[in-house]
Amino acid sequence: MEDSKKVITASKGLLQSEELYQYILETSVYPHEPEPLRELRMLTATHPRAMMATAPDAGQLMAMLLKLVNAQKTIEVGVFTGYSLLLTALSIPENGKITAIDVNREAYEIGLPIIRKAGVEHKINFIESEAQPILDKLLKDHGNEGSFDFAFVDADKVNYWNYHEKLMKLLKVGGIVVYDNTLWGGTVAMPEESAPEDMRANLLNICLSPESQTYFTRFGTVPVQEVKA
Ligand SMILES: C[S@@+](CC[C@H](N)C(=O)[O-])C[C@H]1O[C@@H](n2cnc3c(N)ncnc32)[C@H](O)[C@@H]1O
Repeated sequence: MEDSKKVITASKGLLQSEELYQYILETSVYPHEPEPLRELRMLTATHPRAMMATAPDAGQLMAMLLKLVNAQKTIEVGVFTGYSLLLTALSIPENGKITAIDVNREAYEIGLPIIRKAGVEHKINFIESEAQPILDKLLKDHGNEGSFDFAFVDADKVNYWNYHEKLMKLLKVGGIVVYDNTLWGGTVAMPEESAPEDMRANLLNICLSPESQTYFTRFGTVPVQEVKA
């Protein structure tokens, strides 16, 4: 359809109200949330930075993607108390492995007892560090190139492009990388001057590049498509 003939149907778009979001959580998301994740969500709710945790609806979509690509070897950048990490650990098989990187181990330790109780700690290699040197280290081992099935990036937005370049080498063809916050609280569609300075779209250039093909309400996925020689 020509652009001029496209009709903007806002009512078909993203969720229109808090009430509707709540309705979806209560009728569809919470009833399917595994008990350990519910426990971790409740525990995290008391943390002063609780809003950083992955939303349970986004989490369920991520769990579906992990299962769709039958992910076994994954990377997570940005762990916090571990909601997305635990859901990844619960979604991958018994012999699956997650390289989980965060500059702050303290928050991870809040969720660790629940991860242990869920019996999935053995799948997790938590590394307390800035993410970039760890991704570089992984790339130095050529065996890691093209070997990861899935990556989830939920950390410092200014580095998303740097992470993307490295992850494209680490992920296998057909793998998926998921970036959280690609719609940046809706500011990506605001005139630049109306968005708060630290939330301007140029911080999220990766999300606006032609390489990002699919967008969801809170995160975007980039299917890995390059055919490697
Ligand atoms: C939004 S939170 C992650 C939320 C997490 N995915 C969850 O489900 O609860 C962002 C995390 O990224 C971490 N972080 C920020 N900058 C980082 C960096 N350069 N390298 C590694 N981790 C970083 C922060 O310490 C914080 O825990």
